[in-house]
Amino acid sequence: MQGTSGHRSRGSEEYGVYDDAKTYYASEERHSNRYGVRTRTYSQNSLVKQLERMGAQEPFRRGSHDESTMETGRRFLVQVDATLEILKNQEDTDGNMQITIEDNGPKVISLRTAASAGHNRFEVRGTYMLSNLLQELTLAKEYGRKQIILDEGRLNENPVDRLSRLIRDHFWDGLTRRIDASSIEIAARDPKDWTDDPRPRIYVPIGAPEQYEYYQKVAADRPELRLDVQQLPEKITPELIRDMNDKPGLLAVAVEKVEEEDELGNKTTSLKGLPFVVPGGRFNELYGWDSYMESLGLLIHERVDLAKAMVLNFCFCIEHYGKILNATRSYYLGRSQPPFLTDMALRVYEKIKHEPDSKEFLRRAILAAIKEYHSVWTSEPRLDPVTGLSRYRPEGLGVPPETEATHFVHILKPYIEKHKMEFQDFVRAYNYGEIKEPELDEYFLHDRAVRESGHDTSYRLEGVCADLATIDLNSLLFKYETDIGRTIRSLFGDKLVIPAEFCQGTPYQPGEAVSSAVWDRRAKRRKLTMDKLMWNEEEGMFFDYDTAKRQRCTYETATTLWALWAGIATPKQAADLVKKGLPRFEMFGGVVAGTEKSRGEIGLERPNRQWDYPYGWAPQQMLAWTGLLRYSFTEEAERLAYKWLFMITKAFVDFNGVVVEKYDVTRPVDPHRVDAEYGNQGLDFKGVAKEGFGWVNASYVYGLQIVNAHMRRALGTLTPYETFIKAIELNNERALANLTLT
Ligand SMILES: OC[C@H]1O[C@H](O[C@H]2O[C@H](CO)[C@@H](O)[C@H](O)[C@H]2O)[C@H](O)[C@@H](O)[C@@H]1O
Ligand SMILES: [Ca+2]
Repeated sequence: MQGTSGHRSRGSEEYGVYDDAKTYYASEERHSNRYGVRTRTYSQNSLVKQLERMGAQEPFRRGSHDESTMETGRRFLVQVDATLEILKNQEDTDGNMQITIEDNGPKVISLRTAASAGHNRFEVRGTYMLSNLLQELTLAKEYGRKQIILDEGRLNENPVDRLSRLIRDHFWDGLTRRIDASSIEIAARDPKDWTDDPRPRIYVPIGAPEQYEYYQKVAADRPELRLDVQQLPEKITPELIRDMNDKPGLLAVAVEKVEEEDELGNKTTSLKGLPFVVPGGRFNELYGWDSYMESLGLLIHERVDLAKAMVLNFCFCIEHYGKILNATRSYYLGRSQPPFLTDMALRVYEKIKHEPDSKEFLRRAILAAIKEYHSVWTSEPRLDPVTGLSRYRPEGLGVPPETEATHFVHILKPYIEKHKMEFQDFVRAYNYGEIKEPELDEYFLHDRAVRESGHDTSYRLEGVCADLATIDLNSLLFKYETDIGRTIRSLFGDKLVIPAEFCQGTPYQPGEAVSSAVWDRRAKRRKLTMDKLMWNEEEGMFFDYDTAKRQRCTYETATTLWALWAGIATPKQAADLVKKGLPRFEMFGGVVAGTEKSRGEIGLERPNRQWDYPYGWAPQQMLAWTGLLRYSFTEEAERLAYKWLFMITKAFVDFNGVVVEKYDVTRPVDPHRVDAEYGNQGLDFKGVAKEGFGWVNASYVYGLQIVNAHMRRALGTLTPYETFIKAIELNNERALANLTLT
């Protein structure tokens, strides 16, 4: 496998082996006969026939030396359609349009070399190279190429380099959306739409009249889109959200004004949507905590523009919808997701602080976070007035419509039988209060809270979430408190004036100045309360606190490590967490969401939940690594990052470039297979994956910054952690034995 340096000079031209697909395949020049070698075009039949005889009679000169190979790296002359056909027929034996370790083909194909003008052949072998060939040819075909000159380096590329490159050059762009005339049809598409007439629809808040006008114009100019533009009323109530379920739609986010010029040179002002990155799969809208995680990867890839735009989109959501939404669809209007705005804004600020408007950017984000802190997270019903801690507890009515159709069948079945109704009729009657079922009301109060927590679903939270002061939420709020206090002190001269538009739902009067002291006190108070109610000295872990039962819970959750990320743990607590807590969550592929013991038995009547054992999620890994580093547990952070990256790289190599939403971290061979709730997102591609999955992409890029250079190399050769560490230990022992002290 080769490294990343991929540029080679050809006279005045420069072609990169690892150029992005557009640069690589859109160039006529690159794929024409530019080396003065006669390029033969083979008919599909002749090529197929020859390849059918492959390995048998055909007298090709296997591995024979081509003149320029040594200097430039091997290149193949490939007929795109014919070779794709062979790959599909011969190598994709289970017919899923991917070449994986589960296919039983011969795992070898003979390609003609470019330097010999197609006279000589060379065998491409093994799942990884063949699946990369399938991916490259699928892309080449999309760019309309019939014949290509393909660098071998694109087939045997170091997988760590390849995946990082795909994320940087392809996946981020594949997941980026803008809600404006340029691509509203892509942004508005909703794979979750359950109605009989899924059509693009956008809801615009009352405070954004220019956008309302703009989208109406887009709809009128392009009637083929069938874009339905609706204005939201000022007050958003649970009833309104429920009623909108008949017409689900996208929620408008931030735009900027741009000047446009027509062919005659006339200038007009128009609107351009601020971009955002979506998670992928069925999730084609701006999500709350996914965006934060994605921004960690984006910032490493210097896509500050995107991370900054997402912060501004969040400010827009707080200003117009009252909160950072679970996601920007009408059916998510009532609830939020785990809050990360202060950390996200500060990280972006670090990157742009040399720019003239950076301080204003940060001021707006911190003001929005302050408003969100007071009006969403520390007011009732989310605030527990007795402890002063907070809970996920959004408002809402009825059955969440966005889940898979069958998701609530087992819950609703007894009620459907009791009322002798059809499923859909019962759901409607219940949603509209024509049928009263208080027990169901209670169930869905908690279910909405579970979804707000981002951990939908888990036995840790089912039937109880709205009562739990969770370790996750309260750690995040502690982080808000400390971030806000520190920022006011260090960047705003310890005095931040709250303008009128940020006062609603807060204790402040317009124009009132806020200083850091009050935020320091809030953080201190939260820490003391969490120590008292949530910390278990014996277990060495924080646990959720049940505000209804007034007792500490016992479910062991990986979110206990968020205390490290937020900096709420004392050094002693951190040491206990690492010693006693961490081993319970450390699996083959990294940190598991919860322990097996806490999850309990599962079976037909009690099915697996995706946020329980044995599943691992990117945000849990990223927060754990960052938290461990914060307390100088470097070795632990590196080890966990290695395990996660190894698992992802191995699945990527063995399963045709797959990158999915979550992994079974106990499953070494096929961790991307997840048989819980709605399966896994990111699996469903033909030939080549174009997006990966937002937060896993980010975790990959972020994780590679955590591991050391030696580890990165070992990952590139798919070395399991145990083998790697044994080799290191052996080396250390030898080095010690050879050490001569003078
Ligand atoms: O449609 C079912 C649920 O889907 C979302 O939850 C999952 O995907 C999100 C996007 O990646 C992620 O933020 C969340 O943690 C996942 O559990 C959605 O957020 C839920 O509200 C929704 O009911
Ligand atoms: Ca296959």
